[in-house]
Formats: sequence, structure tokens, C-alpha cells
Amino acid sequence: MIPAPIAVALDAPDLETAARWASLVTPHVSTVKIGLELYLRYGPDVIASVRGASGVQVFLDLKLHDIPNTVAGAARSVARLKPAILTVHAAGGAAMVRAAVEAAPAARIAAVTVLTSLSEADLERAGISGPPDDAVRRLAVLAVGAGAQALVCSPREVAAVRAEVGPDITLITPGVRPAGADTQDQARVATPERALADGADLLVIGRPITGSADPGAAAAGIAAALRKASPTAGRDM
Ligand SMILES: O=C(O)c1cc(=O)[nH]c(=O)n1[C@@H]1O[C@H](COP(=O)(O)O)[C@@H](O)[C@H]1O
Repeated sequence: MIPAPIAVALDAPDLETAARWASLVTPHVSTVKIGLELYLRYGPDVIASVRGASGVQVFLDLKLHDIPNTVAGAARSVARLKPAILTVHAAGGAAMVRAAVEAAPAARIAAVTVLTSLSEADLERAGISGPPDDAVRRLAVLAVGAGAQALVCSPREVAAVRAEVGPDITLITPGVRPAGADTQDQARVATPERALADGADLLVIGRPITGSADPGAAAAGIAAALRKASPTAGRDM
């Protein structure tokens, strides 16, 4: 069975929990995501611990955002860990995105457009007016022009972004919630089936899986629903 195109966000307080979640979900999903909580506590060692023997794809979500020279150095530092995907903030600008792309050529640099936790009202308060789609599309075009091979956006914008950047860019969507699940701090959400149908290549899902009493079964359930909705999903991611 091809693992589903899901990156499980291992937002765990400790390494033991993260490694346990990783071993429970990896038969069902293509990718595990390590973010700031684990990386800032354990550093590079966390990668080997969650990669384990399974060889699952590791997505390193550090959301780098600084001047180009600093981001290049940071990307170079983590490139030796061989993450399949490394995130930067598109809002850091084209030169910054390009610096990351050049510094970590073996990783797929994924540019985060507008965080999925932000609503239109939040954006307005930050001085970004208009529907989130506009800002997301602008940042997507900027990042792809700077060499980003992947973009992170919410499932609400993924169809518009796909239309803008074409078929070759990997579109990654957090803000994914099975029907009826608590949205928690996410503002722009959709179901896994919707995200995939609208053109996402990889769905980032954390708490709906890791917060379940049986993360393995939760991952298997979402993977089965995706296979049913889209039998060819997961061939690339
Ligand atoms: O880059 C990300 O992965 C990311 C970008 C974004 O806009 N929104 C977002 O939620 N994420 C990450 O995706 C994961 C979502 O987790 P859940 O809300 O628990 O499903 C978290 O690890 C976030 O850090």
C-alpha cells in the first residue's frame, strides 16, 4: 500500500513521545514533520530518532525568516541532516528564499505564505487588507520566482495557488481537519478530502492524529478516506 500524502506534525514535548508517534503512524503516512518544539529542545539528534529504521521522509519545519546571509547559514547548517523538506517564510523576501534554495540544494525549500492560524481580520490588523487569497498568491509567486520548489498555504487557497503556479510546484497544506474535528488555533481549514481534491500534494496534520488515543488508527483512518476519495493520491509525496 502506498503511504498517504500526509505529513504528521510531531509537535511533542519530548523525544520519546515523538518517536512513539512516528513509529505508530509511519506505516500509513509518507512523511513526519519536526518543528520548533522538538528541534529547539533536542537539536539535530531528533532527526535520527524519528527517522528510525523506517526511512520515512522527514520534513524539517523551522520557518526560517531573517536576512539572506543568516538564512543561508542556517539552511547550510541543517542541510547535512538531509531533510526532504525545509520551511522558510516567503515574507522574508525573494533574496532570502533564494539564499535558502542555494544553501540547501538537496532539500525541497517550502515557502510558507500566510500562516493558517490567521483569519482575514487578523491580517487586516497586521496591515494586510483584502481576502487572504490575495496575499497568499502574491507570496506564492514571489517564492516560486526565487526558486522555491514547494509552498505552504491553507487548503482554502490551494486551488487558487495551483492555478497561479502550475503543476510542478509541491503544494503543502496545514489547517486540515476531518469533518467535525475541533479547529483549535487554526483559522483557515478544510477537510483532508477537500484539500486533496483542490490540488494539495501533501497534507500536514498534527493534533487530529497525535491527540487521538490511538494515533496509528487515526492516521490509518484518514489515509483510507483519502484513498477512497482519490485512489491515485500519494504517488509522489
Ligand atoms: O509550516 C507549517 O507546517 C505550518 C504552516 C502554517 O501556516 N500553519 C501550520 O499549522 N503549520 C504547522 O502545521 C502543523 C499543524 O498542526 P495541527 O493544527 O495540530 O494539525 C503545526 O506543526 C504547525 O506548525
